[in-house]
Amino acid sequence: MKLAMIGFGQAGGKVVDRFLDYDDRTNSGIVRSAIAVNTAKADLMGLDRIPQENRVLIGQARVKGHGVGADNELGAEVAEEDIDEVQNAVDSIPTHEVDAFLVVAGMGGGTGSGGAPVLAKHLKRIYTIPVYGLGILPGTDEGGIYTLNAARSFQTFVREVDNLLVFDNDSWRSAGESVEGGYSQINEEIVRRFGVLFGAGEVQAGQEVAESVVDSSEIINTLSGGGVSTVGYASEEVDLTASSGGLLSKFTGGSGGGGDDGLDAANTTNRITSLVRKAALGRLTLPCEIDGAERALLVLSGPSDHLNRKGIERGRKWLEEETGSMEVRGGDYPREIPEVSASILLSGVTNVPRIKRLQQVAIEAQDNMEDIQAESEDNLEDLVQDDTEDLEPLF
Ligand SMILES: Nc1nc2c(ncn2[C@@H]2O[C@H](COP(=O)(O)OP(=O)(O)OP(=O)(O)O)[C@@H](O)[C@H]2O)c(=O)[nH]1
Repeated sequence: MKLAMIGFGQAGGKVVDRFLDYDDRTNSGIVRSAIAVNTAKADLMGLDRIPQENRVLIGQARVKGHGVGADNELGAEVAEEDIDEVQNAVDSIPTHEVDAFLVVAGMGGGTGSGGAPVLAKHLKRIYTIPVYGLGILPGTDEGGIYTLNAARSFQTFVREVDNLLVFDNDSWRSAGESVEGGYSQINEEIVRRFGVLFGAGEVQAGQEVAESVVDSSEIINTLSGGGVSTVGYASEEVDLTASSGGLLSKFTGGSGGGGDDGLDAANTTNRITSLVRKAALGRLTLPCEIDGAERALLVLSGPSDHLNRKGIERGRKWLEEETGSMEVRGGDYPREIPEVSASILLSGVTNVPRIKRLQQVAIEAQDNMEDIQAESEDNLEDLVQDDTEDLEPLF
């Protein structure tokens, strides 16, 4: 499907930048337009791919291009005040060629966390196409203010978008990595997972048309009804040069070094079902219990002779049993790449312990901050006032 992507704040801008790069590399054609909005001039300058004229600096009167310093109430205020400047950039998007908006933001900071829900609300009021959010949760080690920001932004963002796709930095940061190095890998993971999903149905010239193609309307229907979504993904390398069915499997081939294991249809089906299980039960973009998900979409992608209808049907059935949902859609997305992958969009998930923990920590942080503020007012009063109250202020 074709998206108009708007990155709000630093993380949002960087992720949209990476989506443009992914689009070029994979010829997926999912980013019809890309815009970055920020209160920090330096962050906008640091982007690589988003065209200069689509980089919008807001809040200059208030913060002079220096960011809002993790104050998401200020982020929201500034977004509201300068929404016309953002709209000017949005005006350049040929919305008749776009299936949906995707507003991307890190939810722990100030600009994106506060501004993205404001923009989503504004877009929904003006346009009839769906407005989705891609919200990035901060790592648990980032501290109280980031957690509090994210918890408050989450509540607001979910309410203002047609569906909130969530990516949890916490489950993806590997130990020992530098923050920057870590983010570039994490961002790669984000664009790969959501890229395969949104790329389905977006057949480019010269590409094969799928036997049971995933259409953008199926993505939209899976996301309709609102709520929170998560994405699972699993892939396996295959050998493009091998004859049909000659799959070099990393996981089940056993030989490791390759060799044509002469797969037949049954093996292809089994491989697909095992990929579907791995995708659903492995690491999700937002960890949660998949039981109770309201809707799901299964996209199988890879060379067409490694995909089959039976595999998709089995995968779909299995997902129905696991989620208890009656709305599990599925289809394929043929791509001539040496990889078969299963991508699963689980929409309307509600059993998410990670969010409950985030809210608990946020409430604790909020209480602590109030205590500290009250205490510090008393302490300052003690410090300034001389003990015998002999001194008088000037005025
Ligand atoms: N996945 C990912 N997360 C990021 C990246 N940069 C920052 N984050 C996360 O996003 C949160 C918000 O950070 P920023 O996007 O830098 O904040 P901002 O919206 O620009 O707001 P201010 O800097 O407060 O004005 C952080 O707490 C991190 O969890 C990134 O490149 N990738």
